[in-house]
Amino acid sequence: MHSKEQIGHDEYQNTADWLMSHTKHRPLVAIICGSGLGMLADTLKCQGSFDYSDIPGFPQSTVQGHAGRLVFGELKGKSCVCMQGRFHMYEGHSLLKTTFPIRVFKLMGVETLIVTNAAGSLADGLQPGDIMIIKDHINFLGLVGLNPLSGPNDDKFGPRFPAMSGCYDKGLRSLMMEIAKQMGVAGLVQEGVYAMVGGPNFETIAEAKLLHRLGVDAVGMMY
Ligand SMILES: O=P(O)(O)O[C@@H]1C[C@H](O)[C@@H](CO)O1
Ligand code: HPA
Repeated sequence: MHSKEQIGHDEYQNTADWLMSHTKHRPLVAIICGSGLGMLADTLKCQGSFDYSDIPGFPQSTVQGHAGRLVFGELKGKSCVCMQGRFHMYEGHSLLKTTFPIRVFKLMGVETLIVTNAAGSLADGLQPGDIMIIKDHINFLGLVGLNPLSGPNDDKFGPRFPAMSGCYDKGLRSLMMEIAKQMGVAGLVQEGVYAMVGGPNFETIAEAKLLHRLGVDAVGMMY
């Protein structure tokens, strides 16, 4: 992140206002579709979508396979907004830009954020294709001071020193496990600790061993 970069409250608000004036949807849930999950957005009912390039203030997605579209619609009767493609730091985006949509969603009334991503498994029991529910994380970028919350704090979005214990809602995690059981896929789903690294290179063997020893179950480039 460039330490002098700042995004004012007005810029988030302008984007939120633009979206709310172009869609009737008022989502309470936002879903970030990681690599391979973009098709989830295609299943929304009563869809309305916007290319990122048409949304004022929105960064552009440059990753192959990430459509770069914001899709509004209903999923099981709930109003949702899906990001078909996220922004990564390795694309050259600052962390402020990478996380820009999250504050926009908050201003639109979103209360629940579901993040999904492709990640590399370090846990013995996690096979390719399995699903890991994040129960906690190690933010390696944050630990060295690379954090989108750096810079002047905007109290309207939250406190200067936000607590991070319990940031992955226990009720939602239990619900996911319950649904996996109902669907008969509980054997493919488990909870674990996610570590965020900058990418774009994958880890060396030594780095993967280190992360494993630190208690990391999956590693990815998603902030
Ligand atoms: O959007 P996600 O975080 O799922 O994408 C991950 C990170 C890289 O873009 C890619 C590496 O395999 O997958
Ligand atoms: N490491 C980091 N990011 C990833 C990986 C990985 O092994 N697999 C998919 N995204």
